[in-house]
Amino acid sequence: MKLNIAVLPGDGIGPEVTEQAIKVLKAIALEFDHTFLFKEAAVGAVAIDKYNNPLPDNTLDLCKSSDAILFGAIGHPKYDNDPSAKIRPEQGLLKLRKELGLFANVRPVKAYDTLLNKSPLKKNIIEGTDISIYRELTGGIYFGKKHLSEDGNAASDLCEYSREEIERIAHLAFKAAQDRNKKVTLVDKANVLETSRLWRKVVTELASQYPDVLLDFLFVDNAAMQMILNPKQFDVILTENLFGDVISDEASVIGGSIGLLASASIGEKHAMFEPIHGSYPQATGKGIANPVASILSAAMLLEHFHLHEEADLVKEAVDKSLKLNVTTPDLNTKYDNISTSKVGDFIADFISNPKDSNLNFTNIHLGQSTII
Ligand SMILES: NC(=O)C1=CN([C@@H]2O[C@H](COP(=O)(O)OP(=O)(O)OC[C@H]3O[C@@H](n4cnc5c(N)ncnc54)[C@H](O)[C@@H]3O)[C@@H](O)[C@H]2O)C=CC1
Ligand SMILES: CC(C)CC(=O)C(=O)O
Ligand SMILES: [Mg+2]
Repeated sequence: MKLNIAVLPGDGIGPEVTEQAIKVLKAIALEFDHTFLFKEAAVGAVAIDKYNNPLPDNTLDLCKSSDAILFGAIGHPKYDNDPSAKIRPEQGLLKLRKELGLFANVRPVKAYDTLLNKSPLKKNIIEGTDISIYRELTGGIYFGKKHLSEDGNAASDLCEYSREEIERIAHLAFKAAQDRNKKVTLVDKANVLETSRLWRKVVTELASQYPDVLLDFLFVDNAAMQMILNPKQFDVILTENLFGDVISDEASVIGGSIGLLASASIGEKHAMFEPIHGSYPQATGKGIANPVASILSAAMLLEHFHLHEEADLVKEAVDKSLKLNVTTPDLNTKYDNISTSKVGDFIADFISNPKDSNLNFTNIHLGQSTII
């Protein structure tokens, strides 16, 4: 298969982790005889520095003309610490999602058997957790009208949703549940918010088209608690933009690190693949950022194009790396010298030589006689 992939590394650790995902996709292309062509463009703070625009036209054009987009992360402390900045890196990402119509953000969350002791949560609580979060991505409070009073002492953000915006992602969530454990939990705040009451009404109506799927409801405050108390109760979580953003970072604690959580942002015409984490500025250039979220986002890209064998091999390589402790410091209490790029090398090499012994990989890439 031939794929044109737009690469938007962005800020902070974005370029480091995206480099590893590309390494892995190149290994897949070689192994399975695909042609993946990568073209890079600026987004976020680096694009503001260069073009005074967090999403320059040439970046948007490249994304529109590509088959898929691999996105790193955006964000820089100089904007985080300056509430008065009018041009901000995050505007680049939000505009990209809106312009490309990427209305569904799918965020898988699972507890890896080999990492059960890395989570601060108890093993018996998280073991077997397998959740798919369907977060609405182009509506809600992130996109509503914003207002700051002239004296700067009052502000508002409008939260709006239409039936159509709710229906299109709800269909995807129900269909996903049909292929999984047949349960959708709608997370909202319908006891307070009019938009949430619309979500409940529309999703309840739609549920009759999916009689094999159980529809459940949780208020978001309770859902945040349930995520920690009993995450195994969840199968597919369907929710609006803001709640999905918050609850998925919380859910990353189950896996042991947010550096593991991948996502696919899907629209009618376009698809973008992005880790759920941000630009983690404190880690920039240190080689400590976990690249697995980016690598698993690349696996979701492969799945999007029905390259399931290829995606499974990436996931197998990731599992192997976690099992052998070939991980960055966020998950590694055993070895302190395993960098972002060493993890990428290991996973790419596993893809090229899946039958080689573990020892060979570790010898080559960790420079140690044995780590097993
Ligand atoms: N999709 C995006 O591009 C996102 C961008 N942001 C932006 O990123 C900047 C930093 O935001 P934060 O709230 O600090 O969120 P963040 O996700 O960048 O980092 C939060 C914490 O998560 C951990 N972490 C994140 N990525 C990791 C990785 N790959 N490996 C290991 N640990 C990792 C670190 O402990 C870090 O302190 C801000 O400018 C924010 O606006 C935040 C979230 C998403
Ligand atoms: C700019 C933010 C909306 C990014 C974010 O936190 C996310 O998409 O998870
Ligand atoms: Mg977020």
